[in-house]
Amino acid sequence: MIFTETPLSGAYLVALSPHSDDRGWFVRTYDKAAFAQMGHMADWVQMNHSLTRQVGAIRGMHFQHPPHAEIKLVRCIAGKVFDVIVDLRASSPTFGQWFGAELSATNQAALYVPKGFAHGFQTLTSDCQLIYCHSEYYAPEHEGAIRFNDPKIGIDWPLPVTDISARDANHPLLIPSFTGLLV
Ligand SMILES: Cc1cn([C@H]2C[C@H](O)[C@@H](COP(=O)(O)OP(=O)(O)O[C@H]3O[C@@H](C)C(=O)[C@@H](O)[C@H]3O)O2)c(=O)[nH]c1=O
Repeated sequence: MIFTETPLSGAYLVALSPHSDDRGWFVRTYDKAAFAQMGHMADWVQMNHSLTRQVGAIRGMHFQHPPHAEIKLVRCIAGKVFDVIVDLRASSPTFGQWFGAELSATNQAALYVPKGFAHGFQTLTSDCQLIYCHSEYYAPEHEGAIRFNDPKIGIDWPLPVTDISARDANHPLLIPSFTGLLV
């Protein structure tokens, strides 16, 4: 398990180390001790799994407000996605910046998303499945989101958008009075 910090501090790409043999492979996807060395102490309290059918579909950019701000560990187990995070931490020198990486069933990479980040993705193949570990329970009354195409953030999505929920298409743009999440 190799942790590579992204340009947004505290967010890591996690490379796994599969053991391959004639039958296929075996891979450890979570290791409490290894994650603790990277600084992760929380427990995962919820796991979610999604399927997105169309190439070019976008889900995001989602987060939970404090006191339900959450850490996520995201992995793609079918297909390939461009996974994106946006730093919304009030005290962060990279507030408002985004980072994206390909996660796929083939590269087996995971993205560790700290509290205070919005998260979303675009499918690069059909029938993408993502698995999430969450450090907080789903708290719909604390759901927050920002618009995937907010010009202030300027995420460079690789494909034209082919599918998006009405809710995700209409999330608010960042307004000047929003100075970030206190996480
Ligand atoms: C996120 C979530 C949704 N739901 C419900 C609400 C709704 O009826 C249905 C679908 O929800 P959504 O449209 O929000 O699903 P989706 O757009 O896939 O939401 C996910 O998007 C990605 C980008 C993330 O980062 C995830 O944490 C999560 O927010 O599932 C739960 O019951 N529990 C949950 O934890």
